[in-house]
Amino acid sequence: MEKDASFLFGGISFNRKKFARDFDRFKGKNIVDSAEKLQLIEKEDKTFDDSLEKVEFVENEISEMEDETSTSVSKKRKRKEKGTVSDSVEGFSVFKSSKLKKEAASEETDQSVNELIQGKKEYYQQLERDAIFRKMHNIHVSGSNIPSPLHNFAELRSRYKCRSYLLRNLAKLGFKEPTPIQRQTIPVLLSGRECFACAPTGSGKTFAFVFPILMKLKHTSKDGVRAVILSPTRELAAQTTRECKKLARKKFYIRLMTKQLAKSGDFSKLRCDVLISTPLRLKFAIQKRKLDLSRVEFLVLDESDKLFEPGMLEQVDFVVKACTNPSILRSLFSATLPDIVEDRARTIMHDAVRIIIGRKNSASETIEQKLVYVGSEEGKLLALRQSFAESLNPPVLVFVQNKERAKELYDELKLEDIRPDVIHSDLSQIQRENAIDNFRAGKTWVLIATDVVARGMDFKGVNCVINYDFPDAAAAYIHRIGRSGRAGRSGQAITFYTEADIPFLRNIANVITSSGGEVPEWIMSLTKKKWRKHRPKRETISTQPDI
Ligand SMILES: Nc1ncnc2c1ncn2[C@@H]1O[C@H](COP(=O)(O)OP(=O)(O)OP(=O)(O)O)[C@@H](O)[C@H]1O
Repeated sequence: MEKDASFLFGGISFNRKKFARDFDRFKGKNIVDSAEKLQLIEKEDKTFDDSLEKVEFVENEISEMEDETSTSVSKKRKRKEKGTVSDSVEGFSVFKSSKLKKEAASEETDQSVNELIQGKKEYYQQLERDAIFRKMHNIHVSGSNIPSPLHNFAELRSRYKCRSYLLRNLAKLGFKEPTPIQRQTIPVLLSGRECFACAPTGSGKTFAFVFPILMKLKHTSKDGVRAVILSPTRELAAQTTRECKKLARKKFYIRLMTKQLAKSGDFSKLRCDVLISTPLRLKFAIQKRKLDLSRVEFLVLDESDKLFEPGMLEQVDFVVKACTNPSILRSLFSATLPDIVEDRARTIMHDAVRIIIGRKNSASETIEQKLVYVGSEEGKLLALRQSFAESLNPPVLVFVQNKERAKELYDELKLEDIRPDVIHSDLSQIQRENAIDNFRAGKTWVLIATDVVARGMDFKGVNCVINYDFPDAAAAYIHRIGRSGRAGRSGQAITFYTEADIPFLRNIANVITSSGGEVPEWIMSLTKKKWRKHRPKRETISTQPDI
């Protein structure tokens, strides 16, 4: 059936073809262009200098006002000494009292002017302190009246009266300091603002939205679902549910939207404070199980650029519309946040704060990134075996471009002494969960995967990510390699490329250089290619001769 030419998001209709073209153009857009980078740096430094300038200007203004006030006070004192002001001339009591009143009034005005000056002074000094602190932690913000960033977790109690059980659970997680994205996002969400947050992979975005939600919900309630977190994959939704429960520890009903629950859940009886789901399952539950989202106070779109991709966007739009609470707070999180997503999201958000950590859409700087030319497909298998023989440093994630190739590569490696496993969308839910659990537990050392686990999945201590097949877009590259080098740990990423991938090398090279990596000069001299989804037809992966 011919799809409609346009679709609605946030009540605004978008032309489907134009949206998909714009989206692809983003994928083709060099995530980071050196000239653009330079502009960005200049722009950011300028904003910072402007804000400092503004502070200095206002401080001068304040000191002028102080001078005027002190002069008028000293003049009055002199007049007083000469007895020409307050000592009354007999017989003019009516004037005297009015004069006294005037005196009292002007004393009061001086008092309130002083307080105003003092207040303004403190406000601008706080602005200056915040600007310096943000610069130190690479936090870039835009929007109005942005709350000060957290200096430490203790401020959760001193500034926001955080309940002790949450602080205890936080201590149990072993987090010593808030990460930059948490320092700024937590106060923004606690102050009732909507926000876009873009921070490198592995920088603690999950906690940045889970913690303030639990703080604001305060306690469990029979009022139905009050927070919804959307994830693009079931695996990520399951992982986020686990992270939520670690913090909430039985104080709230945290639910994962499983297939079973979506198909047969009776939500009128089910206690649920926080619901985590993929958009498809949630849309199904709303339509078929009459799930009521009218009391949702928080809607989080995690990996939001993925959720905004054509195909998933309509389901997200359906969920956004079902959350009818007028005071709902929506927030978007991702390591890659293209302008097109921000523009679309702004149509449904109000006065949102923009928080960027480091450079927008860049890879984590803790990952050592390498490009390896392998000539052809046979060369890839050789190179993979060679890198394992040289230094297999498990756990290792190996990404391929589709499930067929994942099965082929697994068949090639399953007899080798590297404890391989495979995960892709043809596996059952149980098989997928087992593959992830075994990898997390160290029972398997090499996990061959499609992009189903490229985003958000937090595998502790993945030392190395190998892009066996070249990623289909710069954003996919950033998210894939971001499975390593998490929470400040170092990681390694090796990307194989063949002749077919050379036209797309420059885009990846820009991401590598913008996160501090080195790339051979000849690659940097390549022309940048307008990037569509780069998934060339590749020969099968097999050492068996074609018969
Ligand atoms: N303040 C903190 N201190 C130390 N570790 C933290 C802190 N916050 C989160 N972490 C840990 O950092 C790791 C990465 O966190 P998380 O998965 O939220 O990253 P992310 O930014 O969402 O990554 P991605 O972009 O890949 O989704 C997790 O293991 C988490 O437990």
